[in-house]
Amino acid sequence: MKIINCNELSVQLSDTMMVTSHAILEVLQGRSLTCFLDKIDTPVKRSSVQSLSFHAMRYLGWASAVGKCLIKKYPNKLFESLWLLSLTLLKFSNLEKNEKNLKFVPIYKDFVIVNEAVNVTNNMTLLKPYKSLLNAGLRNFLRKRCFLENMVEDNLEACWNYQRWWIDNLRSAYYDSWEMMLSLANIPSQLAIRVNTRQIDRDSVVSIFLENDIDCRRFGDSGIILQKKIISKLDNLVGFSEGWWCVQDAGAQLAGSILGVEDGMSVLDACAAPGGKASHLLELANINLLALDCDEVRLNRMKQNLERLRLYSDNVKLMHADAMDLEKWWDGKLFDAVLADVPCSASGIVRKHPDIRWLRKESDIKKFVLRQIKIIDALWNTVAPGGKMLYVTCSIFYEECIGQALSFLDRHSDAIFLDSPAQILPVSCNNDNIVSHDGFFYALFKKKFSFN
Ligand SMILES: C[S@@+](CC[C@H](N)C(=O)[O-])C[C@H]1O[C@@H](n2cnc3c(N)ncnc32)[C@H](O)[C@@H]1O
Repeated sequence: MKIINCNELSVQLSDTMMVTSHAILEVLQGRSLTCFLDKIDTPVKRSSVQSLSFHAMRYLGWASAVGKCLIKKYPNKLFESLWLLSLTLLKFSNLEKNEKNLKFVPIYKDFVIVNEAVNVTNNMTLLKPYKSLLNAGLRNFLRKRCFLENMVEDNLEACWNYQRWWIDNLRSAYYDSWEMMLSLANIPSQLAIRVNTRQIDRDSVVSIFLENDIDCRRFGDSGIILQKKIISKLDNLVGFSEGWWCVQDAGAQLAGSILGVEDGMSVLDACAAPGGKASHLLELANINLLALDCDEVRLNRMKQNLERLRLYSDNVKLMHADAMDLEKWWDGKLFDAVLADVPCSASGIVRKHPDIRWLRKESDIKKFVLRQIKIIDALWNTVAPGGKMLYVTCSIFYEECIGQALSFLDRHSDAIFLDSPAQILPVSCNNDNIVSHDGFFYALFKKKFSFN
């Protein structure tokens, strides 16, 4: 069975399942799927593995629950990965792809999935001895499918495909919308880009895209949604190397206008890499920017991004530093505006990173909250009286968002909350007329003058 991609190249399903099993294995062992996918060298292969592995992540809770009913103990983790992948594919086998909600689901016939999964075991030493276990297990699933589906119906992890603590967290914070939030995260996101208006105006980019048969539409001040799934590497797309645009979620594109930078301001972006929001600030006004990040590799990527966008100049300084450690990096000059896009659970971006819901541990949230407190409390010292600090997360957990903003106001009597969106819940859609975006939190604080 071949997966046909729009650029006419094809990949054997069993090959894709083999690589995808390794991708799932990474997640089962607590490592990031994105890092694994980034190492796949051919775009077609990466795209096929991404499609199957994202699907597996979105139905992993269900597959784990059903899988355990059929095989009590897995011989090894790679077997478990292939087994879970096969079950997530069998969950939708034989359905009609043209059903609206199944637009993004990889659909194959039962016998194709079973044959191709068994083929994977032929070529792998760790799996070969367990070929008949896999074959019998999958056929057993097909015979008892209805019964098994009923059995896991009341299991919340199987039903929603998140860890139980994640479900409980959202259920307590969003009593009327938690179900919608959990299920919408399984609808893949649209691809949004932001036009670099220092280089080119948006209408020109739209015209060039349309001339190149790339369906697109405008949103916000400088955003474009690309309608068609683009399988080829994005950096081959027209205008990328010229720095006309960068990929940025529609929700992230709000940061620039909320912070409200103006010509001549001195601005600190304290958690800056890879520079999505910093580059937006540089497009919006002629500012003096200091950008910090504690991750040198990401900071180097930021430099490359700014260079590509033609935004790297004498007014921009990149520094490898820990934002909390003021003594090491701060010269005492106050900033007019500070962007604190802090490290967080990333619970607002699970559509694009569906592995996060399995990688995070409940105990991580407390650690993130404490780290966020240390970062923003340190940064507040660097804000000039009358200056602003924008606290941003890509989280939807109360503790990292509303709770964090409220406790900041409790700790800092010189902080005023300025009009800003606060919690932005993720929006997913099958509908081309709605702009989907990830979940973010934005709280803008102003520092009082001492005589206020
Ligand atoms: C949410 S990402 C920032 C995304 C970036 N603002 C953008 O728009 O592209 C958070 C960043 O904070 C960095 N970081 C985490 N802890 C930090 C610290 N204590 N000091 C400086 N940077 C930190 C991480 O390396 C990561 O690059």
